[in-house]
Amino acid sequence: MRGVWAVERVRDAERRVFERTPEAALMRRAAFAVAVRSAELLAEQTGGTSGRRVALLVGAGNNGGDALWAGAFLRRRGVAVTAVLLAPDRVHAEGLAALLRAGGRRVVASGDSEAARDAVADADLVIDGIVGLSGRGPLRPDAEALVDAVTGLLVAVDLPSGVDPDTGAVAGPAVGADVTVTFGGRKPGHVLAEGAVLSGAVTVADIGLGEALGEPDIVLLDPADIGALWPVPGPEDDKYTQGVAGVAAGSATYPGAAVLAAGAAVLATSGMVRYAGPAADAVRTRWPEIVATGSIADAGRVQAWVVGPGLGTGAAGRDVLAHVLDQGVPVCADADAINLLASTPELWDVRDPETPLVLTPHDREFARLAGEVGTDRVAAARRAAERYNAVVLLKGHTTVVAAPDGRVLVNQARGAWPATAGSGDVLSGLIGALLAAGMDPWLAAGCAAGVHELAGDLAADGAPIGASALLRAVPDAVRRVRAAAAASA
Ligand SMILES: NC(=O)C1=CN([C@@H]2O[C@H](COP(=O)(O)OP(=O)(O)OC[C@H]3O[C@@H](n4cnc5c(N)ncnc54)[C@H](O)[C@@H]3O)[C@@H](O)[C@H]2O)[C@@H](O)CC1
Ligand SMILES: [K+]
Repeated sequence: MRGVWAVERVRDAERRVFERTPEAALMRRAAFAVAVRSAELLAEQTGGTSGRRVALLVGAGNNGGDALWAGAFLRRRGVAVTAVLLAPDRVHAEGLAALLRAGGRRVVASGDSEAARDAVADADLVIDGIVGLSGRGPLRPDAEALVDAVTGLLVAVDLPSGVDPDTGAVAGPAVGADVTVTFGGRKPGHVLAEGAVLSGAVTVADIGLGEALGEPDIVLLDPADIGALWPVPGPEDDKYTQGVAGVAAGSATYPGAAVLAAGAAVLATSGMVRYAGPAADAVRTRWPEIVATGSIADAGRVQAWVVGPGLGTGAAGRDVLAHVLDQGVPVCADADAINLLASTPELWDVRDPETPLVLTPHDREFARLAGEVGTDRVAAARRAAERYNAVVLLKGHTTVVAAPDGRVLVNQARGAWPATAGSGDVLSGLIGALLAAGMDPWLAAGCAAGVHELAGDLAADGAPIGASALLRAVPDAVRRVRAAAAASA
């Protein structure tokens, strides 16, 4: 698991480290890491470093200071370095002096805009030191014009400028980096919203913040983590001991949601799946291994329920949801189950609040249930998780999973192919199967999100797919995460 630390936590850690390490030493470590990564990229992409051109976009603070020191280090490798100063009055003086001592050049963006533009446009690699952790709002117009002129590689210092450090949101022009070199640990801006894409490949440099950082605020589940957690039957297991998942979804008119959710439960684990609802014939035809019945009352015993996809929001759907919530087993409530919980608050009274519940809203469902998501998706999910004493999986390019005790994990998407009709039905089926296997509901939601996203990516392989193709790729995705776990064991 990789950690992500809120900006304020990083600042606290820095303050503690400053008590024994001078700020300038920390900055040089940070800048050295930027220089090393930039030199690597230059060597990879242009075949060397000597004689290559690097431009530094230098803002008003320490982020610009990092860029200037990185430029000074790159000079030692024979790189021609030009600093473009966006705020010459507030430039980091020691950093600039170091660069000039090392033989770097400087231009003032507002003073000689043509030379500034040329330096950026001609550079093999541009280092973005416009703003870092103190950045607020989008790029200013002068910075935007220079960023637009970049033709070479772009390395962001700490965070792409224009990305909100705490939420990853952008409110206008922002840097899109090939690589971001950050310090101590990832920040939310690297993994959330647009920031996850604009950061490019993130390198975390150790500058000695180490233990001062403490426990992360957010974790990222890697394929190896998911593979290690995925339920695997042992020699003593039979179909019941691995957990029976129940699926209450679909309707006679819309059987597809039921077929997809129930199919995902079949492929996720090797236990047993029961289905109850009006799509029993369609489910049985597609998945003969499922024990399907028309009525929820006849469903039989299960260890977890998936309820909601294609359920409808009428009286019949409400009765099914009430029945499921009353069973005292973990529930994954998706789609219409969420809409029903939003429109009929009495349904909450049926639920034993100690029984695990996973809610899987997209933004519109979330808004119905708990108000607008807003720009801080982690805060929104955390709030809803606490309010409903439920795990809340907020869907998006980056999926956020919050537990009622405040734990948050995010799953980063490789691409957007899984955003297709029926995809959510598959996700809820995966979660239900993992809940039935007895997994911690927060991890169940996170692992399911990871495998779901990987299955979408594998199935798509560069072309659009439907949810059925995503579903068919689930076994391959499970194989891959298990192989990753075996490789890292
Ligand atoms: N404090 C530390 O210990 C270390 C800090 N480091 C660097 O220092 C950075 C933080 O530096 P600072 O706190 O000085 O601040 P920044 O360099 O992030 O920002 C500087 C100033 O830019 C202005 N600004 C804010 N938003 C802007 C926008 N959209 N466009 C233009 N200007 C804007 C603000 O006046 C802000 O104070 C980190 O991101 C990291 O790069 C590293 O050197 C490692 C050590
Ligand atoms: K930056």
